Amino acid sequence: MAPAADKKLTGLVAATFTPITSEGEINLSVIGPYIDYLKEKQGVNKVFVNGTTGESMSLSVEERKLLAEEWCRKAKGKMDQVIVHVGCLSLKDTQELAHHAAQIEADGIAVIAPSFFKPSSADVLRTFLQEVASAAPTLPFYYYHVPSVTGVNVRELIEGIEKVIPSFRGIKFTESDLMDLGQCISYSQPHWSVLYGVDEQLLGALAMGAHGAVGSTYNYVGCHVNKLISAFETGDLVQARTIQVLLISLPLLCVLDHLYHFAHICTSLI
Ligand SMILES: CC(=O)N[C@@H]([C@@H](O)[C@H](O)[C@H](O)CO)[C@@H](O)CC(=O)C(=O)O
Repeated sequence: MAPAADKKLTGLVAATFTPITSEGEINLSVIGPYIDYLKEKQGVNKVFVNGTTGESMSLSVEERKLLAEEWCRKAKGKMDQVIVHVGCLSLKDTQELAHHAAQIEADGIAVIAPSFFKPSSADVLRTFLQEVASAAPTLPFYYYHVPSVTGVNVRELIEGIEKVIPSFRGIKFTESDLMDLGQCISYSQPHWSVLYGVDEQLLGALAMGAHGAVGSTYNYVGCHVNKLISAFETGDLVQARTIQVLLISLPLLCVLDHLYHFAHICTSLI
């Protein structure tokens, strides 16, 4: 069965943080204002929920469901796409989250490879991903490639992958090897998206043909990175490079400024 909501994923996607109260509980009340902030202040209208930035591996399945539900509910009519990362160490938990993402009408799911007992080969990983995708066959499926943690060759993995995962729609590529990225892009099909995940080298990835980017910094410097992308698209490489270099050298300042902003939203809502 082909994915129902088949809209190519491009541009900037913010990998969202998970708001937590001082008591250690997830703070769902912040998500509505968080969405408004991303849209209005950062010009970002796509999110990647429960990923690395969202510290999903440290959350329970129930907490992840509640977060995904709230993001999907509050994003309706405001965000273009909500992608829910469902990867866990357990296949059954991953399938449960994938099925849940379909029930709450997420726009897609992403799955990282298990990282403690790592898959021994691309074939083993492909089978794992296939079993996850079969729990949500109508949702666009993205493989979350982070080889430093999971250790599988992505080029080998995606060879013929649509034969076993018809809903396969691309890769979130978190790795600084631009040669590997270029090979994935040149193999990728026109309806796939290859989204880059090392924010500090986005310009290099765009030059290699990346269709967009998923990252933590787009929560607080998305407006600047949108300018970088526009400059790249209009061929103004000097401007694109200036912004990229600035973003590499100034992250701490931005983080501090915006953490203050998030803290302010959180405290005003508790
Ligand atoms: C390892 C890691 O967390 N990488 C980030 C980057 O956005 C990263 O925070 C950024 O490049 C700053 O170093 C993203 O690729 C992760 C991500 O998109 C996610 O939260 O799933």
